[in-house]
Amino acid sequence: MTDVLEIDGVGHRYGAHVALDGVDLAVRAGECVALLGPNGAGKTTLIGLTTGLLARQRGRVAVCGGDPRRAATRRSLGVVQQTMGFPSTETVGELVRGAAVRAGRPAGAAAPVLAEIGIADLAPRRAPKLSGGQRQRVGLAMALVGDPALLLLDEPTVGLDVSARRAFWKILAGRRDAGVGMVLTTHIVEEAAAFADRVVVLHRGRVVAADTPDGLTSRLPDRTVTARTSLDDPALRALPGVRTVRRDGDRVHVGTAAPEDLLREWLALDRGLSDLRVDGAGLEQALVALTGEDLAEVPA
Ligand SMILES: Nc1ncnc2c1ncn2[C@@H]1O[C@H](COP(=O)(O)OP(=O)(O)OP(=O)(O)O)[C@@H](O)[C@H]1O
Repeated sequence: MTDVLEIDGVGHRYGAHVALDGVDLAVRAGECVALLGPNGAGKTTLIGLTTGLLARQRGRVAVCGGDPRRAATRRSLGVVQQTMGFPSTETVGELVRGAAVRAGRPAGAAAPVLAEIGIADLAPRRAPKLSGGQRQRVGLAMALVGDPALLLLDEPTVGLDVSARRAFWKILAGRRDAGVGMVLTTHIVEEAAAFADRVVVLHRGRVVAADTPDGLTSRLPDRTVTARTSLDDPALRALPGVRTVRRDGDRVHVGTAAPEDLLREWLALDRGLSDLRVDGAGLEQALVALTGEDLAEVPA
C-alpha cells in the first residue's frame, strides 16, 4: 500500500529549543497511527508540519507525495482539532458546504456527511451557539466532506459523551476500512490502544518506540498481582521477584516480573490470601516505562 504520510529525518527548533530531532514516521493508506507522548514531546509541532501550518526546517514531510505547504496537497488532508474556531456568521450547513468546495468537491457532498454524523438537524444553527461536543462533530463533518486520503485527529473525542464517542470511532473505522490513513494524538490511552494499528511514542522530540499496541505492552515484563493478604509490606517485599508493593484499601497490588515464582511462595506463606488476580501491563504502563512520565488523563 502507498504511504499517505511520509516524514523523514524531520527536525524543528523554536529559537535554541529543539522540539523535534530526526523524526521518521510513515502512515499507509488504511492505517491509523497513534502519536503519543507526554506534554512537550513535540506532537503539536509534528502535526503543524503535516498540516503545512509550520514551515519545514529540516527533513522531508510529504502528504500523498506532495508538500503540505501547497494548497493542492492540503486537499488530501482532513483535520479534526480540539480547539477548532468557526466563523460566527456562518451556519453549520454553510461551514460544511464551504469545506466541501474548498476541497474540490460539490457543495451537495455536505448533506450526506451531516446525516452520517447525526447532525443534520444542526445545519441551520450557528457554531458559537453549539455545545463543545456538537462543535467537535461539525469539525469531523468538515474534515470528512473533502474525502481526505489522510486524517489528522488531534484530541478528537474531547467533549464527546460515551455514545457520541462510540459513534465517532465507528465512522472513523468505516473510513479506515475504505483506505483513509490517520494520525491520532490523544491523552486517552485506552482509545489509542483500542483503535490504532500502530503506536509511535515521542519523547523530547525523538521517536522512542514504534510498534503495535500489543507489541509495546508485550515488551514489558511486568505483571500486577492483586489480592487481599495477611502479610505486611516487608514480608511481601521479601517474596521472589517483587518489584513494587502498593496498598489500595484492603487490597495490595504487587508488581513482578515472575508471577509464578511469587505466587508459589505467597500461597505457601499466607493463609489469608484471597481475591487473587493477575493482570498484564497495559499500554499506559508501557508509555510510563518508555518516557518516565504519566501521560494519561481521566476521560471527560
Ligand atoms: N511557538 C513556540 N515557541 C517556543 N517553543 C515552543 C513553541 N511551540 C512549542 N514549543 C516547545 O517545543 C516543545 C514541543 O512542543 P509541542 O507543543 O510540539 O509538544 P506536544 O507534544 O504537542 O505537547 P502537549 O501534549 O503539551 O500539547 C515544547 O518544549 C514546547 O515548549
